[in-house]
Amino acid sequence: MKITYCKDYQNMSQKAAQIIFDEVMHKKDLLFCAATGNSPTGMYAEMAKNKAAFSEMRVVKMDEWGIIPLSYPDSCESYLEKHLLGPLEIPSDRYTSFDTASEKVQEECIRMQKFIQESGPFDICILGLGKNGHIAFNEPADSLEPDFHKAILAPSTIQHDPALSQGEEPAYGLCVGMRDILQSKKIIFLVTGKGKEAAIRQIMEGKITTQCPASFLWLHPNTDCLIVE
Ligand SMILES: O=C1O[C@H](COP(=O)(O)O)[C@@H](O)[C@H](O)[C@H]1O
Repeated sequence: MKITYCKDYQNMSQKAAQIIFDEVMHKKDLLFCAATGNSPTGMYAEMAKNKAAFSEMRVVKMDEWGIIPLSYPDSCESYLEKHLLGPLEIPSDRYTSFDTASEKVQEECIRMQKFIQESGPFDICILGLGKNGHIAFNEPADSLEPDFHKAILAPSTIQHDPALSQGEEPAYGLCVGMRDILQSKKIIFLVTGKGKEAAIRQIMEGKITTQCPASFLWLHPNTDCLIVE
């Protein structure tokens, strides 16, 4: 993992977007696995300044909250529409998504895994860091899931979106698994935001542990980790 310290969020966003511009020059129809949250928002805005570069890029939604409708403004779907798909004018035939309604969970996980097997690996995977060291919704645990799966969310993840704690079911999410993250040709790991100091310290120890899923990025040969100082 190559670590680059950035002087501020804007600087991180610009550097990350530049990496993506360089990649899309070589492969216009690259398969892009898109994270949501605050970390990539500035990078998507930078990408939108040169949207012509993305006229063939294909996008896959990385994760989604399980107990809020896709139409809800805080869903990952709405976020991607607002910050990535809309501004870059990515049409629906170049966007692969999934529904998290409870009766569909099993079939959606199977469908997404089949899609990744047939169309993958991802050319670029964007990741943010959870306060507890998670990536996507791969939460700290004794073992990690390789495939696209339903994940029971940790309390710190649920608190990320207060609407989630109002649900009656245990909050869950659907997300891409660790194998497909680690098989991505390139990973851009954006580390910014309050409350992540302990997770950053754990990553920087350089040890691999399922209790800090982000630590597995040390095993990946082409990860750019951009950290706001
Ligand atoms: O819970 C989550 O948090 C991380 C980080 O979010 P951010 O708002 O600080 O960028 C996010 O990358 C992840 O997808 C989500 O599960």
